[in-house]
Formats: sequence, structure tokens, C-alpha cells
Amino acid sequence: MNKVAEEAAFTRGEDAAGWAIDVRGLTKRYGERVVVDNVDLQVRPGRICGFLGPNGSGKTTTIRMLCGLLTPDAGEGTCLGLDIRTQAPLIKRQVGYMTQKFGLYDDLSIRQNLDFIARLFALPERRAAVDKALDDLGLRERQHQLAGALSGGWKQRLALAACLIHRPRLLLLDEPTAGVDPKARRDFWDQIHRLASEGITVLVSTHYMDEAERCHELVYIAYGHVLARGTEAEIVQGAHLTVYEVTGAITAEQQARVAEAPGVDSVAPFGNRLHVAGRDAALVEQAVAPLAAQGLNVARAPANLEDVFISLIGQAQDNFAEGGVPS
Ligand SMILES: Nc1ncnc2c1ncn2[C@@H]1O[C@H](COP(=O)(O)OP(=O)(O)OP(=O)(O)O)[C@@H](O)[C@H]1O
Repeated sequence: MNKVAEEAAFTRGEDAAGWAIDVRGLTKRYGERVVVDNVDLQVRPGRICGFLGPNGSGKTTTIRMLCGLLTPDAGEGTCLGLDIRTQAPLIKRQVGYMTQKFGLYDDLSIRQNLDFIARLFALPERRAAVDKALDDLGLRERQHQLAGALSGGWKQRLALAACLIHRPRLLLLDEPTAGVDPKARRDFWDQIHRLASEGITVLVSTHYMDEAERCHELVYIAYGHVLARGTEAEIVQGAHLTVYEVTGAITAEQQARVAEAPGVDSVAPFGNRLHVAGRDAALVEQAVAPLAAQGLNVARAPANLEDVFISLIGQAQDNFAEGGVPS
């Protein structure tokens, strides 16, 4: 690619190959512990990529390496067409990073908080930028309320407005809706989709499966390793799980017995239903047969993301137990 084409790609917020995020082999150690191990990540502009994995699996550490807040011990690549190792200051100016903790001032109003952030970025038309952020996120009517007096959902909305005030091309959202009620989460996700449709790329970590389902693509990480990636359908198909759904008055003892049966990777309750899943169809069928004989309803069911992730984490534990859990 020639210089002109390269600059055009940079202006669009992507690298020469058209990726908004394109990193390979990202690795981070703390002392002897490898907490992110050889992670590759590629996301196209305007896509919403969900970043999932158990607590402590390396999501935050990866996100911080992407925006230049942490230097990787190994690995390379670009964010918005900029080198994560050598152009971190430029990346930071074009990224909106929402951390897990509410980082704004409780004793300032919504407007004052946004104005403060606009000053930090030295935005030229500060008042207009704050007005736009208030309007875009539906915060205008509450602009004089103190941030500390807002409910969790409105705080998240304000945090998102603060992330967007400098018009970033990439949003890195670290569990943005933790502890927020379902209606506020839904509103938040409507905003994320609106932003993506405007061309903003989003990498969002979450533990909520309904949120994972709203992403264009997903990356699942455990022990610092990527275990699965793709669309929801690709991940579910790729897992090759056989799932039986059990309904009826199942006892704790029956549940424990089926969980211990050979070939059962995961047993997960969903309301009054129990999902029993594994990769070997014959073994799973054998495991649930006694439950049917005991009068419970047992029927094949499609695998869902949660079945897959529970199964993957179980396999990862087995692998690491055999090959040595990463220290
Ligand atoms: N500054 C640090 N020093 C030492 N260990 C750290 C540091 N920061 C993170 N870790 C460890 O690295 C591992 C990965 O942490 P990270 O916060 O990236 O995980 P996560 O997937 O974001 O977890 P969660 O879902 O709980 O937010 C954890 O075991 C954590 O304790």
C-alpha cells in the first residue's frame, strides 16, 4: 500500500488491511504469572466485538494493552491503524475507554463533568461538544443533576457520554453495565448499536449472555488464552455440544449424579430447566437416561452460549491441570 492509501486508511480509523483492531501475540506477565498469553484480536470498523471470560481471565489487561495504558511483554499490532507500541499517545486521543469503576466526580453536575472532560481534551468548541454529548445520550433534561445523585443506569450513560465527548473512533468498554438494571442495560445497548452504525468500533467486555448475543462477534478468553471466537452461531456450532434439557422436580442429588457422569461437560439450571451438555452425544444420552426413567422430562435442546462457555472453561481447566495450570 502506498503512502496516500495508508493515510486514507488511517483517516478511516483502520490499518492497511481494513482492521480497526489488529493485534497478534499479545502477552503480559506479572512477575512469573502470564496473565495474557499470545492473544490475537482482529475487529473490523463499525463492529461490536464482545469480550467474554471468567473473572481474572485477562480481559482488562488486554484492553489496557490495546489503548496504550500497558505495554505488552510480547506481541504487536495496530489500533485504528496506529502502532500499539510506538503510537500510544495518538491511540489514546482516538479511543473512548470506560473502566469498570465510575470515574467521574460525584459532586459535579452532569454538565460540569462533561465540561471538565472536554477541557482535559482541550476541545476547541467545548460548549457545543458538551451540548452534543448531552443530546446524544438523552442527558439534557438532567444536565444540572449531581453525578453522585444519579442511579446506576444514568451514571453509566454519563460515563458513556464522557467517553464520547472527544469523538473517538474506538470504544473500549470494560463491563460497562455491571450492576445496572435490565431496562437501563437495554437502553445502553441501543446506544452502542447506534454508535456502531455510525462507524464506531466497539470492544466490550461483559459477563451477561444477553449482551453477548447483541454483539456482532465474540471472543472468549480464559487463563489468558483465547478459547473461542466468531459469531454466536459459529461459536455454538464449533463447540459440537449435545444438550439435553431436563424439566420436572429434579433433586439436588439427581443433579449432582448427572454432573458426575462420564462425558458430561456442564450442567446448568435455566429457571426450572436443567441443561446437561457434553461433546460425546452417546455419553450425554447415557447420562440423562436414568432421569427419564425416574419420570423427569428429558428432551434434546439446542446449545446456547452459556452451555458452550461452561463447557469450554471445564475443558480449559482439564487441559491446564494436565499441562500445568499457567502460573
Ligand atoms: N497490576 C497487577 N499486578 C499483578 N497482577 C495483576 C495486575 N493486574 C491484573 N493482575 C492479574 O491478572 C489477571 C488478569 O486480570 P484482568 O483484570 O485482566 O482480568 P479480567 O478478565 O478483566 O477479570 P474481571 O472479569 O474480574 O474484570 C488476574 O489474575 C489479576 O489478578
